[in-house]
Amino acid sequence: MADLELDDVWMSYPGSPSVLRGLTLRVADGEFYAMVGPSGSGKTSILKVLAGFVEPDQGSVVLDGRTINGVPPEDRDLGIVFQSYALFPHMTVADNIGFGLRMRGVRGKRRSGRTAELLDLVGLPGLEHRYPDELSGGQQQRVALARALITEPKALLLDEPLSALDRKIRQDMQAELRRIQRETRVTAIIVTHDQEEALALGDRLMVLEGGGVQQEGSPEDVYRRPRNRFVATFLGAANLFPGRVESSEPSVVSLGEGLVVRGLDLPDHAGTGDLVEVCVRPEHWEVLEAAEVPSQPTDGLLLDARIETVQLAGQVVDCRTSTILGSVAVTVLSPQARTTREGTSVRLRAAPREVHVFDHGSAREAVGGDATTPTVT
Ligand SMILES: Nc1ncnc2c1ncn2[C@@H]1O[C@H](COP(=O)(O)OP(=O)(O)OP(=O)(O)O)[C@@H](O)[C@H]1O
Repeated sequence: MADLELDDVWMSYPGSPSVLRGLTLRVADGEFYAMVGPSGSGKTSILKVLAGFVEPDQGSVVLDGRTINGVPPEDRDLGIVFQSYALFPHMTVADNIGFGLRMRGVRGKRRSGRTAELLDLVGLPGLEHRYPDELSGGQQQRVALARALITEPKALLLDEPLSALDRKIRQDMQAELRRIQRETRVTAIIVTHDQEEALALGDRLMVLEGGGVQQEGSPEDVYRRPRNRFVATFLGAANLFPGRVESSEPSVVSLGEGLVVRGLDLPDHAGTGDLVEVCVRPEHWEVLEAAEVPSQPTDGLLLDARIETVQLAGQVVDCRTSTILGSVAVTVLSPQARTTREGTSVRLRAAPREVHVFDHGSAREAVGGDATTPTVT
């Protein structure tokens, strides 16, 4: 087990512009680190640089304090699991799992004993004599995981390991991955385009776009305090309103139509007169009866709304409302949905900590859709 670093890494494929542009990444020993981003954002390229399949044009790859640029993949001591399980079809489960030890000349009881331990770890005892085509997708991925772990690699690189699985199996496997990583305490980096997976698995996560880091932090922090429009809309849904800074100390942001919001954290360097975007996640609205008037003046955002549509989505109810600022998405937990009937008037309130202010156009090019249409991903 070890920590893994990329330091100011630039990388381009032959004849193409740089895919990674000055990327710095530090994954601590025993950490589960998730990288999430849209297709083409450079996630797999980062894994390729770490694994040694591609050399950076500039910058260092550091494993356990040692620079490993130029070290061939087989000498890096990293376990790799891909989306396609890449098991050897003509070998049994036990032989697939034990392959890495066989290559190292480990034989007999030592190899079979360790194989049995790994079968146990990934929850497949009794299936050692099966062949890959006699296993489900989830079971095959467990074998791939055991095969990657048997040599006790310094770190595990997981490239979309669950994306070929059905939703339910995938959720079970996420829990299994997390358990196995906790038990083995192996440093792990997972690449996924699935936001929920990254939020569920990572101790820390990085949101990547265009080969650059949009935000890094704990899942809780990145979700609750998105730094820009791209992160807000990529990791969940967001209502976005154009605004203008009326005053920075104390902060007052105008949303037009005479609506002002006080007490918000402004982006660094935002000054009076600057255009900004104001963001509230649909589930962060509090829905009050129309007649409920909070004691004035109130911090945060207060908005009169009429509920236009109500849609049950399992544990939550998604509402579309019309307000002076246009259409606004609101999500409430199903048992609390009594006030949310179509045609009723309500008052929406978002506390200051749930209202985020972005520089106008922050990472705008990365996201489609109009400002008040939640991007549900
Ligand atoms: N072998 C290659 N040669 C040239 N360009 C490549 C090669 N592999 C990837 N690219 C380009 O590099 C960029 C980043 O690709 P990468 O596969 O790292 O993205 P990704 O985020 O993993 O995407 P996905 O989620 O679709 O796998 C893309 O523009 C892609 O077209």
